[in-house]
Amino acid sequence: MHPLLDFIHLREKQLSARELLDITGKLLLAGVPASKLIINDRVDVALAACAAGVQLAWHSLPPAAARAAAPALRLGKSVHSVQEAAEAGRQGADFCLFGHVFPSVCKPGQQERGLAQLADAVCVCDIPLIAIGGITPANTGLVVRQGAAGIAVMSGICSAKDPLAAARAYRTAVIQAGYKGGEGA
Ligand SMILES: Cc1nc(C(=O)O)sc1CCOP(=O)(O)O
Repeated sequence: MHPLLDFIHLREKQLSARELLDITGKLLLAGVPASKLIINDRVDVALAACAAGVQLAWHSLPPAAARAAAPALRLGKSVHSVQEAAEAGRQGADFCLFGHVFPSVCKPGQQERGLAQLADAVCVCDIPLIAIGGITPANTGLVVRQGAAGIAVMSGICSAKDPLAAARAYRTAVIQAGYKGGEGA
């Protein structure tokens, strides 16, 4: 039996460390396992919350510095080009998020990378590459078939009338595309 979600990313850029820690506490109390929690940007909060990992942006600690500070955390790197995808593993990341693949309401006015760049990024990336940006249940199969190790979704689940049903629809699409489980979704 597949779990519905492999990881939950907490991404609230405007909040303080203390506010983020309060939210992680609520998530843990609500039954989210710490082993599924990835904190955006903040190595300190990830450590304090005993989260599984941290998602590093261009402005975050570089992966090597994050690794030195927190050897046990899983390190995700956000990448936006084929070259960055090639470098993420060498920099010490455990996985990367590549995007945005399709036009995304969360990235208004920015040019999407598209499926061809996603495929190229997968080819040069030596760590699992998770696709993000504009992913819907309908286009999930296209993404997985380019070799992405998983998908990451914001509005398709968080803005859905029924987020649980939406997450199920994504999981079904991922499995139907032949994904065997493990890294993403
Ligand atoms: C948070 C984020 N990062 C991206 C990147 O390209 O790095 S795209 C993105 C937004 C994803 O939202 P949605 O699933 O609603 O398109």
